[in-house]
Amino acid sequence: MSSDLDTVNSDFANDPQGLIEWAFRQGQRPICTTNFRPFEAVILHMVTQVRPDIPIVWMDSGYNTEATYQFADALIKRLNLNIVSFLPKRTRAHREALEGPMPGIDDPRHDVFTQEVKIEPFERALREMRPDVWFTALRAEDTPERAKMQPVSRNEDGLLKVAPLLQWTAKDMYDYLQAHDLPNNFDYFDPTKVEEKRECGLHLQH
Ligand SMILES: Nc1ncnc2c1ncn2[C@@H]1O[C@H](COP(=O)(O)OS(=O)(=O)O)[C@@H](OP(=O)(O)O)[C@H]1O
Repeated sequence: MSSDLDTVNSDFANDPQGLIEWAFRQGQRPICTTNFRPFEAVILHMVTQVRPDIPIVWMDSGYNTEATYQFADALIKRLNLNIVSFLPKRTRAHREALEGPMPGIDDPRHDVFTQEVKIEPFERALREMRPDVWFTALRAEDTPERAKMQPVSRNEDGLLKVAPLLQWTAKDMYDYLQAHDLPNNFDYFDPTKVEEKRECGLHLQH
């Protein structure tokens, strides 16, 4: 990592809002991705406070819980999100009619499933939107891999990846939601991960 980013990472280690403002100045086509998992209202509120019309990219796999769809709908309205959805090329009904219910993580077909419902839509989003700054709500607490990350990094394509909440705990997130009267969603299920601490490759590959 360049020494410039090292400086940014140390300057903004505990200043998510400052980091967000800095990151917006680094590009012309920022995006924020969300899957509407628990605590996502925090990053969505923070980035839209600075840039209300930032595109919010959602790969809707078709396999979200009812509660997640309701939470997404409520948050999109509440924050007036500029949501840009990317759907798999086949509907869930089409896929299941031919191949049955989603494969479990030990099933050899699971990788193909993940590619179809999450990775391909994300790669399409990258091609169509050509972002130069990418905000996520990744946190060090999520997985051992994330515990080793820095808040800002640049991938090999030059995309600036920004995780302003990397050092925040669940309590920090909860307190922010309370302070801003924002909703939360714990009835969340990611069919490509199933297990909470699993990485399915989206952010590691990009
Ligand atoms: N379905 C969908 N739609 C839009 N954006 C999504 C989606 N899945 C993942 N993401 C974004 O990628 C970040 C990492 O997600 P995951 O932990 O699910 O994936 S992975 O393990 O890295 O593959 C994830 O980070 P968070 O913002 O912390 O949730 C999102 O920003």
